Amino acid sequence: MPSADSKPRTLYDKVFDHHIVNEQEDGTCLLYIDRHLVHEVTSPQAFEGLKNASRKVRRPDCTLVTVDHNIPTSSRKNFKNAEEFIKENDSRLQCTTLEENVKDFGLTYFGMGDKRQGIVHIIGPEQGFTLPGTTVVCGDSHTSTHGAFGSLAFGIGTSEVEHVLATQTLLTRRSKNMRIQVDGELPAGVTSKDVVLHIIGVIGTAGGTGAVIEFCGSVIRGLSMEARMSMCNMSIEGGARAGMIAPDEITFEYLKGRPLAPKYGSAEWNKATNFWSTLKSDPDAHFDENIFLDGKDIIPTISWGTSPQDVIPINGVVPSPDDFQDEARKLACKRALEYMGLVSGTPMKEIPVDKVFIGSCTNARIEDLRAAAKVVKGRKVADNILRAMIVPGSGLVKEQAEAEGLDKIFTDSGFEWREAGCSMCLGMNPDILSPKERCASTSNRNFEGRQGAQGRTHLMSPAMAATAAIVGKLADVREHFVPSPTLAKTEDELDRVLDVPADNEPHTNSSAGGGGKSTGLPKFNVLKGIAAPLDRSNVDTDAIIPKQFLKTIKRTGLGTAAFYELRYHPDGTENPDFVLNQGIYRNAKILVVTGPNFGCGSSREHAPWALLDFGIKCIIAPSFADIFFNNTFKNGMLPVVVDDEVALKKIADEAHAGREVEVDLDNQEIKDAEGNKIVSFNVDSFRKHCLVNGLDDIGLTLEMESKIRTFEAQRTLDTPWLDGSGYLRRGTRGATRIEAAPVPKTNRGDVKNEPLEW
Ligand SMILES: CC(C)[C@H](C(=O)O)[C@@H](O)C(=O)O
Ligand code: SF4
Repeated sequence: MPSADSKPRTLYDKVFDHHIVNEQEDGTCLLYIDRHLVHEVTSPQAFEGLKNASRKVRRPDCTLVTVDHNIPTSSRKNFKNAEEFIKENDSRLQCTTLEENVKDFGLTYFGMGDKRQGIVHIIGPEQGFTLPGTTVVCGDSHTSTHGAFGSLAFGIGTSEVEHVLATQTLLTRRSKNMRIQVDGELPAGVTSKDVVLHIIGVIGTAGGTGAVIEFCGSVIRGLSMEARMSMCNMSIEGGARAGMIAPDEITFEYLKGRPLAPKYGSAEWNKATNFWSTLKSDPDAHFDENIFLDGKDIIPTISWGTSPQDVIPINGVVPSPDDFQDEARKLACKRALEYMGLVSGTPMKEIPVDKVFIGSCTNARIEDLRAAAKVVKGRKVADNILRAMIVPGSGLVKEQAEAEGLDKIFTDSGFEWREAGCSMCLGMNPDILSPKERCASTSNRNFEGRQGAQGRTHLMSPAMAATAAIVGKLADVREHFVPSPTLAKTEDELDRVLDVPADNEPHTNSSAGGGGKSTGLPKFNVLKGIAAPLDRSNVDTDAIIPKQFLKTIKRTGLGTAAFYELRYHPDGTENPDFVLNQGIYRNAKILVVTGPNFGCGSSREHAPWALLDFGIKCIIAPSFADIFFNNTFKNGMLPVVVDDEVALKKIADEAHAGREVEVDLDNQEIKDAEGNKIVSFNVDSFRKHCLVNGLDDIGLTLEMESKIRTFEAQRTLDTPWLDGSGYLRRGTRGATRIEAAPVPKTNRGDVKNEPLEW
């Protein structure tokens, strides 16, 4: 829709503006959400909240549910139901709880017996559930993946999942616009994964904080949809709220024939593609930040350390702390080298690997598997490799790969061929690394303990991981299996190895019930107490609460697990060096973090829950990752940004000295124990209002019912293909038949009153 003043706008501005239900004076916007993906880990507490307040799911027709994180990836030949199949108690409970919720709320669910099941970020696009120009959310940070379609897609915490389920909207604020333009051409052997790893190396894991990145330039335009998804997927590792790519013919081509996309060739398809074609940044649109890169400067890139910004070209050597100017980075490098068991100066190509994992929402699509298969075909996994796994991103990817004979190529060369799921990307299921094992992985995070306690992860592209499996060491795909650029004869051949391009009545539950103001949260006015100092940068949510504690279906009881790997030795005894194990800090109410980007990584709301349960209600830091920052407010906690180095040092000094610190939200000041002001701080007025009055925002949003209804009526007129797509009741492979919500009318062609067969 054109803006009132027709000021040039970015792609992000356009999609954002198109979804505003209400805008407050302080910039807080109520945004309509078109697509909500749900998985087992971040939803149980949200459904519990709905039940407690007698609320319904407002738009079952815009909600799609699956299981992915916890499930085993072993053969499902004898699969009967999740109850019997999942052996681990907590994982089973989380999956069966989801199945109960799906039944209770009448949602569409792709369970383990359905070949459409897979990683949320793989199945959304695959089904055409993800469409250009939409807003897409999920209780999962890698929701950014869907931005490849020109949708505004971002991860949310569990409280926000509950908010979207109840209201189909989200309270949010505008982000900044950041443009990353990659021009020229990529050299042979370089894939979109290398491009995005390279970008994160350039901007850092906090580089995109507060911004939505638009990726553009000839290199991006030349990428396939799957390659674009790998890039947008990792925009979260660059700290951004979301990544976006303007839709084009490649996007439309991908969407043709997808079950939940408008029917190709229909009037609706034509209307949709006309609209989608308008989704691009205006020539003079303003970007707050611009990064320009040349494709020819990018070579196969891998990670060496414990942060996704710790990347290096494969022909480089392990860096040394002296390579960094900044003291915090020097320290982080030293610690990462110790953790990774690496010695500065060692050529990356001399580092032997123990395990290989080809999977995850970054790189488990059919093109990824084709690229890996091309490398391993006719070759054997090296003898030193203990385990090499291929985990397709969905049952449909698996089926397609099998139809192409890829499974056979992999198993012949010594790989395991698994069932779809998140698997060793985060190891919530049995697929984990043993301590000190080194893994060549196509996933997106290399945090400490990510793939298993003390496991060592190197991130890379599928072609590079496949090469590592064959060589037994980190290796350069170009030296082994791809003709060098000068010798390259057929572009086609390279393209195959690499991911180069090649009804008017929506089904709503608007009488959501249980409306009215909810005052469920304790009020936050003034907090005075011991502040624990934490001198670290880029503290990720995997460190605040490791994966094994995400299996709970409750919000409480996580205090003992906060900072688990840092607080306890492997034998379970306390680490006396960690601040929260020391004397008065055991009773800390405030955490003072001196390094930037606190709470980066995953969207797990378990991180603020764990801190709160420990007793910490306020975190002071120079900067925060966006999702963590939002999640704290939803729990009545206050994150305070203090980017003035002198003031932050003063607060940290008070903390180190064991003196109390006072956080006065009413006056927006931090004071010392005597009540002397150290510094003032900013906080959004709406958020402050909710904190000081103990308001939970679902109740507030439900008061906007008539605005939401008006928005929905207009959406039905403008973009009818977003209402009630044809979900069908069905189960395959003898699965428990979870009944999908019947949709009253389909929105495609002239088929009325019954869902399409798909
Ligand atoms: C479990 C979920 C909250 C988490 C995320 O948000 O990213 C997970 O997918 C991850 O990759 O760590
Ligand atoms: S990043 Fe890993 S754990 Fe998270 S959704 Fe993707 S595959 Fe699953």
